[in-house]
Amino acid sequence: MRVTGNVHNKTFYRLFWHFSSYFKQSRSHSLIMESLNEAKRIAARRAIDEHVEDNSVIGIGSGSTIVFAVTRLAERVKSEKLNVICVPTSFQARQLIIENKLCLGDLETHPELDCTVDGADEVDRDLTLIKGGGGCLTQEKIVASCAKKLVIIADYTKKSERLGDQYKKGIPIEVIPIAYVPVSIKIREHFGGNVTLRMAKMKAGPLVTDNGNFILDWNFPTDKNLDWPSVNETITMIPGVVETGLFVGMTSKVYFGLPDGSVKTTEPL
Ligand SMILES: O=C[C@H](O)[C@H](O)[C@H](O)COP(=O)(O)O
Repeated sequence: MRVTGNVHNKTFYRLFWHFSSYFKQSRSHSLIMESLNEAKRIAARRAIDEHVEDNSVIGIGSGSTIVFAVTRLAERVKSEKLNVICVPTSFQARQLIIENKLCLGDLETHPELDCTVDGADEVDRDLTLIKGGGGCLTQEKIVASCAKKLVIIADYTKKSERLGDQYKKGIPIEVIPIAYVPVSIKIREHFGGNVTLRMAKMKAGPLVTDNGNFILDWNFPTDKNLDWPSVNETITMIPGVVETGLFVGMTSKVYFGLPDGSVKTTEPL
């Protein structure tokens, strides 16, 4: 009887320890998520308040941070009765614009935009960006290239000195499906590092972009001092490459939401 009691006690304490450490971990995970979401929200809000005015055409980026920007934009359009046309950079952005009852435009009717607001996976000291972590980069780059300003909104984890310091998943490159192997080989031979085909989640096989293409993630060598403008140009010239997630010399201003509730802005030198 005694032995059985001890066994039960031990099992009980083991289970108790297991569940309490699980709850502690999930509690700290949700605190981090809350802090990141709050940082995204305040950055998005400031950017929308400072860059959107009546009668403007705004490019709407993709990702999780842009959701906060669209929410704020919808609030302002409603309360201030603004006339704003929104040009999406992805299927997700299009849905956000429609769900928030904003006015949907496109590049055929509005080939010149006042501003594009978008997120980023990493922003280095020169305001060179890595984008495409969520599979959207080509339409983002096209829309940004048509805008007078590209305004980036991000939480504090996206800020880095050099690309690759924070974002470890590599540089996304959108490719025509039949070309993914030769493009991977050429990038590896030219620059080194590792290139992987991005696989879909909840679907067998590769991820397919909004444009019907594949994404390669290039984990570039971090021990070399890569010159991003020339890297971008070289990769873009490889037949089969549609676009890279490297945004060089395009950023007008970055809004970083910080953990203390403030927003730090950075502009090109
Ligand atoms: O493919 C996704 C886009 O480039 C996003 O703008 C980028 O990944 C940042 O997304 P998030 O705001 O979710 O960090």
